[in-house]
Amino acid sequence: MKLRLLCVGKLSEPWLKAGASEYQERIGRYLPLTLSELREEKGGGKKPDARYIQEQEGARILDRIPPGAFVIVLDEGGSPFTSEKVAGLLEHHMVQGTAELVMVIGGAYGLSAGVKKRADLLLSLSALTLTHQMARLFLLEQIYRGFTIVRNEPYHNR
Ligand SMILES: C[S@@+](CC[C@H](N)C(=O)[O-])C[C@H]1O[C@@H](n2cnc3c(N)ncnc32)[C@H](O)[C@@H]1O
Repeated sequence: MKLRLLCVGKLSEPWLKAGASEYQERIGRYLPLTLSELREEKGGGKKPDARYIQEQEGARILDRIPPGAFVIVLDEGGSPFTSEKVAGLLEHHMVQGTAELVMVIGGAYGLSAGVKKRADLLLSLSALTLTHQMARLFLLEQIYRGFTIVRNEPYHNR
């Protein structure tokens, strides 16, 4: 199985870049991971048109989803997950032979209705709203944690 992360926007802070690249490297020990940063739509003006921004970014996201992929869209209003449930999800798709698992993180204005509609699963990391940059780091850590749970390796400590 291949894992592909589609993230709107870049990481601006060095500490976020360091954390994300650490967990990307760790996840890469379990399966091939690619992470694509998609261009953020410029808000412009004093009152950005959130809907327009979501639609523009949404088109870029949908364009990058390969046909047949299982798509998990990260959304605070999605289904609440525990780390064990993330592990179960990863294991399920590896055992089922899913060719490509795609995970999507939206930009500062969130995701279009079209992207949410394409989701096979809407996943919430927490009921709190995270910045898209923080959501990326949290997601990467939870994916890594999930693999250590699947493999029964020391990290989760439960
Ligand atoms: C700043 S948030 C967007 C907030 C926007 N107001 C909305 O309604 O979605 C940017 C992105 O980070 C991800 N995100 C933020 N908090 C999250 C959470 N608690 N669970 C899952 N994803 C989250 C989502 O992909 C979201 O589109």
